[in-house]
Amino acid sequence: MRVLYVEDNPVDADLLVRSFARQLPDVELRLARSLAEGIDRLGGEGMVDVVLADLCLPDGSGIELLNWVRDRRLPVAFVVLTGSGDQRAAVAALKAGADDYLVKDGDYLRRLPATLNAAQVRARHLRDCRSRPVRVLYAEHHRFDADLTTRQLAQAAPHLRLEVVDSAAAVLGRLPVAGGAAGSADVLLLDYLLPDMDALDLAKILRQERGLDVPIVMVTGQGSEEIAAQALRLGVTDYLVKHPGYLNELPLVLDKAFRDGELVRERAALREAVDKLRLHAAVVDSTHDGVLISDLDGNIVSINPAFTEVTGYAPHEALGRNPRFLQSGRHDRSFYQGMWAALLETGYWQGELWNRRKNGELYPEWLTLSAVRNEAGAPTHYVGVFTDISKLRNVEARLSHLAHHDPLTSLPNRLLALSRLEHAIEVAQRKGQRLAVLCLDLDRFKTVNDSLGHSAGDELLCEVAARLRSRLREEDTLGRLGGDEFLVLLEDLDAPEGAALVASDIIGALEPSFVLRDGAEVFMHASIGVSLYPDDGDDHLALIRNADAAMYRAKAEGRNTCRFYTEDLTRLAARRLDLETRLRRALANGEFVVHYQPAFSVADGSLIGAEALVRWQPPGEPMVSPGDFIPIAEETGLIVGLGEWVLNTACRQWRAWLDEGLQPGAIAVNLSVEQIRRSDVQAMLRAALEETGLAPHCLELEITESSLMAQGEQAEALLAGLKSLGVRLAIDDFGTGYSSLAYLKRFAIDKLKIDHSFVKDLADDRNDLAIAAAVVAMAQALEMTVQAEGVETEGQLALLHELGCAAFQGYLRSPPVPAEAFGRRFLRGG
Ligand SMILES: Nc1nc2c(ncn2[C@@H]2O[C@H](COP(=O)(O)O[C@H]3[C@@H](O)[C@H](n4cnc5c(=O)[nH]c(N)nc54)O[C@@H]3COP(=O)(O)O)[C@@H](O)[C@H]2O)c(=O)[nH]1
Repeated sequence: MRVLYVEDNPVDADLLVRSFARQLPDVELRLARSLAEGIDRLGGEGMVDVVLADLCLPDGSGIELLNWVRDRRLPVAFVVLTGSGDQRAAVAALKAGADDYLVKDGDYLRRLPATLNAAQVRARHLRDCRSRPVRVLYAEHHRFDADLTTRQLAQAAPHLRLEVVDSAAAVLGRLPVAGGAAGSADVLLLDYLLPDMDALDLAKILRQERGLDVPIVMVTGQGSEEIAAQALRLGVTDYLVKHPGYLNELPLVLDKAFRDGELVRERAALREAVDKLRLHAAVVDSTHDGVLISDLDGNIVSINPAFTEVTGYAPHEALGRNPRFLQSGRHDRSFYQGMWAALLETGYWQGELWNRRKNGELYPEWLTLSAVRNEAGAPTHYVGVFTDISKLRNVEARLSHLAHHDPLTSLPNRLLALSRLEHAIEVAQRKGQRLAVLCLDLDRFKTVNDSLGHSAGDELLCEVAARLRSRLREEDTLGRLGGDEFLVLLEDLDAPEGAALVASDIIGALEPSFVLRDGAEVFMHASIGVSLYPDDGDDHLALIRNADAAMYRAKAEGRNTCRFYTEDLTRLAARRLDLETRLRRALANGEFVVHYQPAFSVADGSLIGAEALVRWQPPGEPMVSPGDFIPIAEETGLIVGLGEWVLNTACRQWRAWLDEGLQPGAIAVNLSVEQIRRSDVQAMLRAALEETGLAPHCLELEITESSLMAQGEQAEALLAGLKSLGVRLAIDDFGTGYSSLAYLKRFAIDKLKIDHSFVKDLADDRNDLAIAAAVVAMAQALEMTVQAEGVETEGQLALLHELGCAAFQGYLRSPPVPAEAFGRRFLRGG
């Protein structure tokens, strides 16, 4: 840019020259110290882009220089410098054609580059407008007048380009049918008397029907005031009477009409721009995003209400300050340097930033910084728009907590516990340390859930979690894997004994009873399995699997205890898995058979019935004992289908023998606790009896006492439901569980079966004999029949006889045998 600076004050001139050198090093600056020197330089040294002139010069004024420039139509922008408070002079300068002015106040030098740029843009725009030809659509019916006017204007005002038409219809045909400007014409020149319509009617159509705002100049031979008034009312821009010499005035009138039209359009555009600005301001004021605008030095010049809402700083506390007063101290210098580098280089930066509110609280925000540029593309301001994302971060943190923690106990869930274990293994591997994984399962937790309800179960789990946590170090991990299963992770373990100590401490912690909110007292113990890294596995899955296997052994070996993982547990687990797979297949392939063990009257040895006992005969392999597969069938739920099959098979067999006229007595079928829990036993029985046609009194159901207790409150309803079908009920394995006759007397039990472990030592163990005697006596008092299991010797039978036991089964008379053998030996006397 080339600038001529006309200034007589040497101090001002010096300051400005230095400022230019600093801010606009590429500008070519020429100096003049007076009006005459200014004129001289403009005339002699060639053109400049901008003249910057002080208003008060020793030999004249800046306005005179402006007039000199404008008279010569020099293509330069003109900016005047005024003293502060000299507003009038500034306005006069603008009226005289200055493109802008600058008041010499405190920081005018800083604003100077932007002002010069804007003035240059404005001057260029005005020049463009002035150099463009003005298109005049001229409607004149008289050929002579048309030719005369055309010739006159071509000479006096060649920039006015006339297109002549001879009718109103031709005018209408050339103009758009609706809206705004007239397209191909800048001004309309209409003769009043047109052959098809007078100019007033034509103006009415153009303004009112078509809504065109093109300037209209009307000429008429009749100088009537009434027509003139009407024309102006209809929106005609100017009105000229064809008096002698009017053609000399016409160019000025047309030019003025054109400029007025431009002015009207500019004003409309300005109004539109102001409306737009108002709208933008309203948007900025009402947005929930904080907005701050700073100048190029970074001083805040504007903020919106959301800024105050988020930061807590009112406008008077923020304006004029550098936004660094919001800094949180969380980011280092290089962070801010990177941000500014991007903003200066690309005019844009976006990212997450931590700031500090007025109340001292730190918060995260998502900030977008943009440079605002003027028409010449130079930055004038920076705008920062930010969203307070603290709520979002809180929600994210809550979601992450939910995803990684058990909602009931707030302990780490399986996902987090396993990921901590994985990490702990990495650390142990690096540091050559040992760690222990403890899998802990509550013993008979289901009983609490089933008998006291799920909310009591939940309360108990929370209490257990709290007790476990209280026994662990801060750095130990306690997680809930699901249900009543917990995991403890002990890192940096000196020796395996450390894990044993923690396990026994945990078992001790669970020793005292839990008293729940409703006053119920519950005893809850745990079985714990321990695996060690690196001894028992080197990845998290192996360690969990092995600790789990050890935990199952702890359960199998009496519960409320702890077991360490050993190699043979792996083999056991593999065998169980294999058995489970084969079991599923066996049921589908019909590899099961039912054997029947006969039961007899102690008094006379006669057959009173039999117990149905299932056998698994895999093809080509030895028979598998129910003791091996029934527990797995129960765990996997296969017992439901298997038990139903046994029941149907036995009922069908009994019905067949009865139909033959034989006397097989009652058939006893075992009912497992899992069958009761997982299926509708009553419906299953009803269906079996209906389908086979066996009379209900011929069917006896054997339920262990512990199965019954596991039903809790529902035991009574369950037994009443079964009894309502007409079947008989027997308590199996009596003596091995709670052996509570007081408990059993509430139910309509028909028979007690004394477990063979009591029968075995009847002859040698006085205690067993005393217990058996008491059981028989009490059962008789409760009107229950007593049947002894596992009778193997005549001595045992004699003692049972003495005690008054009514029935027995056992190898003394027969093991369980296939149906064919049973029929032959005990029914047909073969
Ligand atoms: N839910 C179901 N459980 C069943 C079913 N079939 C069997 N079982 C249960 O499996 C366990 C083992 O049964 P099993 O190997 O058949 O053992 C039974 C008898 O064979 C055995 N018995 C009988 N007489 C003697 C004897 O004189 N000495 C001796 N050492 N053992 C003997 O006792 C078992 C009888 O069991 P129970 O009367 O049920 O307690 C066992 O728990 C079965 O209940 C089935 O279809 N469903």
